[in-house]
Amino acid sequence: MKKLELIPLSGELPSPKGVALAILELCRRDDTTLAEIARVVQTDPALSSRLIRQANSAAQGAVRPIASVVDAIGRLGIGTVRNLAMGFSLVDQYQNGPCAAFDYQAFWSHALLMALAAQSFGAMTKLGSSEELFACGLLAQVGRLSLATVYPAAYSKLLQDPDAAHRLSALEQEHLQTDHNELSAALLTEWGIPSTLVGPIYHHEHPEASGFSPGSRPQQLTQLFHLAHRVADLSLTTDGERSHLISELMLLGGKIGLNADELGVTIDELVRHWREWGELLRIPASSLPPFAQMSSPQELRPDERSSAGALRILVVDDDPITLTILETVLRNALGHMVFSASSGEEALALAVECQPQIVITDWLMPDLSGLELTCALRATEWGQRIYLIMLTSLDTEEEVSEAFEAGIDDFLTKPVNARILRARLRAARHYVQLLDAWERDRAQLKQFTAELAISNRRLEHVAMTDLLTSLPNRRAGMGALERAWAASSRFEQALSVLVLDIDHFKRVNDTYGHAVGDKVLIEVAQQIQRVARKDDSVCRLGGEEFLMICPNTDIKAALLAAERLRRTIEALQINVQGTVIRSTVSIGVASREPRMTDSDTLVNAADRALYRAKEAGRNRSCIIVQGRLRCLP
Ligand SMILES: Nc1nc2c(ncn2[C@@H]2O[C@H](COP(=O)(O)OP(=O)(O)OP(=O)(O)O)[C@@H](O)[C@H]2O)c(=O)[nH]1
Repeated sequence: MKKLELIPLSGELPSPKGVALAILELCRRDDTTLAEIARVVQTDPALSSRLIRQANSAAQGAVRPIASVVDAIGRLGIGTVRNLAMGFSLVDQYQNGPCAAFDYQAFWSHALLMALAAQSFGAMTKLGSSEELFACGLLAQVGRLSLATVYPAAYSKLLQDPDAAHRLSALEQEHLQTDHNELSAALLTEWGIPSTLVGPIYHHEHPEASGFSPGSRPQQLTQLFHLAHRVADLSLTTDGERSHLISELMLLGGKIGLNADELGVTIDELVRHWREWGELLRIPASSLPPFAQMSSPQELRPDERSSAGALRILVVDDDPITLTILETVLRNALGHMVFSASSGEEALALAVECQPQIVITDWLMPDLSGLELTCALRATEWGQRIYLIMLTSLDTEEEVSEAFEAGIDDFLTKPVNARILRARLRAARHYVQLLDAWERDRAQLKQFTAELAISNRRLEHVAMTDLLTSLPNRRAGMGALERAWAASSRFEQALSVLVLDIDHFKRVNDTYGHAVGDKVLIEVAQQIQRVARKDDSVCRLGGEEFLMICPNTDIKAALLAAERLRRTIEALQINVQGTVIRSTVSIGVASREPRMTDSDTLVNAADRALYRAKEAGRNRSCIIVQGRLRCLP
């Protein structure tokens, strides 16, 4: 890593301004106090609120939320406040710029997601202070912004080179005599970030070339930044490009001890925080689909689906000869659809795409071994359905049992014997067929259950509904009355019922015909429904008779309700083909009394009152209380 003064640069580098610069200067002094820093921070409300937010997210689970700048600085520490202030200052200043091919917004969007990922992985692995890792993640690629600032035209041209995506650092060195990682590291050092973090940041794009000893803290931090960077790359990918990256993330996650499920939960949460922070910093944060969706295998096109009888088999071996033998036997001799991969990593990416039913994998391979591939596949829901055969020259009892424990279904010793391979495939085919049949049955059963539930609901509705008026029928009404009776007993509340009967309805039928009679019934039913309160239940008892159940209603209120109802029906004008028909109703009202034994006695009392209302001349509401008749009007 070079020092900044040794890097040849012909323009001005990005640098923090205003309050951030003042904080940087203050931090260079040994005697700076927290109170002094707080005073400077408080002059910038946006920075204050961002630091408070960051302190609160760092203090997750703490009893008391942090609300003041002083507390936030106390929680974060002066060094982290300085780094965050610098990061936020750069974000605000460099939202756009003169380098045409450099997408400033996408750059910050990526940096923000990387910052959040580094923070979150830091908290999980305890490899460093998560807030410090946030700031480092935000600035890890600041060298790229620097090159876009110092050499806008040349860098723009360089970014358009077709090779830029694969060998950006090399191109930068060729044309600009430095590269973005070198510049990032030099700037971060200049800004006071400790070398224990700068080293891993410098190497994070190519952790394998870091030279850090395996398992050491710098090496683990390099892996952490690498994973955070690749997670942030999700922000740059399109739907179609994601499957490779997702499988790579599953592998990288495994290296810091995260299985696929934990990684998924973490990434979903990161994306949520990313959007929230994006709003705060005015940085675009696209909406990525949930991890479960990104990691599930894509639908195969019809031409990719296996023809009848043929199986989709993925073969994995770093030895090209074994790979060719397997391909030849499986594809040419047995007619299967074969996908091949020469490494475990490639296999994992291919498996996401091609959904193999069977995977035949070598055990010993560089990078990702057959065992690791097995574990990675078994960690996913779809990978659990794959029939896995391990190819191995290791066949001691111990090794074989280790492989079975990792999740293989069968193993084959190398060199592969074509006859044995065929025999083993018969067992695999049997398993795949059983699984297919089981999945088909399960899908059918699911559909059948859903259809049954729908038709049951429909039947229930039909059985409980009066087809003419769409009101609940007598059966449903009696059920509702039972429930209302039980509730009134339980809560010792009043309960009243109204039995309504259309007056001289026979005449309507006789005069205008049955169809018109039906129309009158429908309109009267709708009117009753409209007048009823929310808690009342209305049903058609049959013919031209209706029941209204009024919970928590005493006799006085019930009689008033009956009168209101009677009057609105009296005023109702039913228009049938130009003729206006008017109807009236007689209503019998009864309320629950202590001597009543059940809901039938209540309805019978209302029936008797109705009979008396008819007798008394119709179009009126009557009650019988303690043997005495009272009618309105
Ligand atoms: N249109 C039609 N008429 C029905 C329906 N259900 C019952 N009815 C008729 O309703 C009439 C009821 O007549 P009655 O029981 O004599 O009573 P009313 O004419 O209303 O006389 P009061 O009740 O004494 O005022 C009968 O003619 C039944 O045929 C139906 O669904 N549609």
